[in-house]
Formats: sequence, C-alpha cells, structure tokens
Amino acid sequence: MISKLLKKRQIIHEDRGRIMQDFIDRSIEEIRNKVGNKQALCALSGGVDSSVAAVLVHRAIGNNLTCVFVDHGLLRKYEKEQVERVFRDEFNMNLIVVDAAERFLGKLKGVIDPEHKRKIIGEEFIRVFEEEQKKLEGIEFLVQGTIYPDVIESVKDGKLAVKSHHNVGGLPADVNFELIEPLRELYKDQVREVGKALGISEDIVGRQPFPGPGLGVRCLGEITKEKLDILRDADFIFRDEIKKAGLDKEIWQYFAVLPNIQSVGVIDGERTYCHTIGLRAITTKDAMTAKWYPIPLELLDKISTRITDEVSQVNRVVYDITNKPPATIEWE
Ligand SMILES: Nc1ncnc2c1ncn2[C@@H]1O[C@H](COP(=O)(O)OP(=O)(O)OP(=O)(O)O)[C@@H](O)[C@H]1O
Repeated sequence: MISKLLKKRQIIHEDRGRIMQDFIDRSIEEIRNKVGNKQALCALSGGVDSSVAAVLVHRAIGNNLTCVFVDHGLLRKYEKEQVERVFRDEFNMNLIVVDAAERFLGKLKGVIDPEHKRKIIGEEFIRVFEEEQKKLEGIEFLVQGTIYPDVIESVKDGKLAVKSHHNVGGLPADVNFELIEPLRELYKDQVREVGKALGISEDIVGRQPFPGPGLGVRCLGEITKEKLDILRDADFIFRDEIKKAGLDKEIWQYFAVLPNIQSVGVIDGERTYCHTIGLRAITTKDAMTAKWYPIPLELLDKISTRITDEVSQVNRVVYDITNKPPATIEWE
C-alpha cells in the first residue's frame, strides 16, 4: 500500500517536473522568437521573482540580457555579494552592480516620516535605473518578474482588473521598451519550482519576502549608516540562528528592526546607553493577516545573547508578540 502511494507520489512529482520543463522550454522558445538578436534589460533584486525571470531569459538570449542590481545601502548583510556570486559567477550573466548607497542615504538624511522615506527610496531607485539604462545602447526589451498575483489585483463586476507590476516605486513606464514577463501566469510556488528546475539555489528560490525599500522600513526614525550597520549585524545573527534551528521554512518571515530607542544598560560594571533591537517572526497564508511565531525561549535567549555580545551598540533585545491586525508585519 505504502509503496503504491509512494509510487503515485513519485509519478506526481515526475509529472510536475515534466510540466515545469515544458514551461521552461516553451518560454525559452517564445522569448527567443520575440527578442531575436536584440538587447534586453532586467532590474534584478535577488528576490525570487526577478531572479527566476532573469535566469529564464538568460537561458533564452544569453549575453543579450543585461541585469542591473542597485545597492541602495538598505540591503541585508552579504546580499550584494550573494547576488554577484550567484548571477555573475555561477550563471555567467551580464550583471551591473550600481553602488548607490551614499546617494540614497544623502537623500534620506533627516527624514523621519515613513511615507516620505518610502517615496524618496522609490523615486531615487527609478532615477538610478534610468541613468543606467541610458548608458546602455540598443535596449529594446525590459524583463519583469511579474507573477500572477501581481497581474490580478481584483475581480470587479466579473472583469479582471489588471494592475501594473508594483515594485520599489514603479519602474519607469518607458514606452520605448517592450515588456518580457515570462512568469505572468504563475503563482509564487510555481515560480519557485521553475527556479529550482533552472538550477537556482534554495538560498534564492526559498528566500523570504523582503520589502522593496529594504531595511529602510526597519530602521525607524532617521536612517543613518551607523544605525543600518547595527541593524544589519543583528538581523544577520537572527536569521543565522533561525536557519541553524531548522525553522527557516516554518516561519514565513523573520527579521530584526531598529526601533530608534536607546536605553540604559550595564556591561562589565559600566553603564551603557545603547540601541534596542526588536525581533519579529510571523506565519501567514496570504500576508493579509499574520500570527506572531512562538520561537522557543531557549532559542530566543541564544539569539538575544549573541546580538548583545556581538553587536557592541546593542544592550537590549525585545520580541514582538503582536498579530496582524492590529499590527502590520513590517514596523513601517
Ligand atoms: N535593489 C534592487 N536592484 C534592482 N532591481 C530591484 C531592486 N529592488 C527591487 N528591484 C526591482 O523591482 C521589482 C519589484 O521589487 P519588490 O521589492 O516589490 O519585490 P517583488 O515584487 O517581490 O520582486 P522580487 O521577488 O524580484 O524581489 C523587482 O522584481 C526588481 O525588478
């Protein structure tokens, strides 16, 4: 009985594999027919959608695809290095990394309103992308990682309401570009399967959601390089321990925030006045509602101790035990 069941499962697995392979083969042919020998550009975030779209298009047109990754200074620790390693070194893709951290931080100086911050980050992203695009010649196509849930915003009066792909702030709606959106008909889990079939590592295809404005929405109050560095280090430790504990697949999203609170502490008998780090971990089905995840206390203790030991400017760690609603998943 069990072997029969296993066999059935195996067949389903093989079928899915075949369906994915068919999808990939068909997409490659369509993209080749559409693009021919012309040039395409892709804004590559290293997130699941744009990564899978980029690798698929690269399979089809090789070096006629150029990817642009913007380091806006609001990335997680080692994120840029990971993108370079995977896409430039492993997949041999044409990758332009734009180091725009100082530029973004300059624009964000003194800004504390969350909406204003988001707007600045979105607008600056468009500007940086447009500048890169102008440096390249003969680009006719823009690759976007639009997926099915991006396409259908709502079904109103029996009609599909289509929205343009949301992103950091909306890429320039440049009429000169023809769009290539090979993942338009897929749900996220199918995109992940296509990614795996294309040989993209679990680190990328299994990546948890990360907001377009990056750590900008997790660094409360004014964003400074010093605060971002503290947040990056604490966030790295948190993610490292969750992964080591084997909880990275069970928890939907987990990250650190820097709430811009300094408080009194004591280290080696000396009084300190340092930052607080907030930890957030949630499970959800659709991100519309979410439940805080009960991380085992011993693990929380280990994470807290590591953060206060290893990140010198932190003397206090708190755990966010709020559901959505009333809270949102992100703090800003
Ligand atoms: N740092 C970045 N560098 C280059 N492109 C980016 C960057 N951040 C976002 N983008 C572009 O904006 C798109 C939308 O970004 P958003 O953060 O909303 O994530 P998303 O819709 O989940 O897509 P993805 O899974 O590709 O990150 C990305 O697919 C990518 O094309």
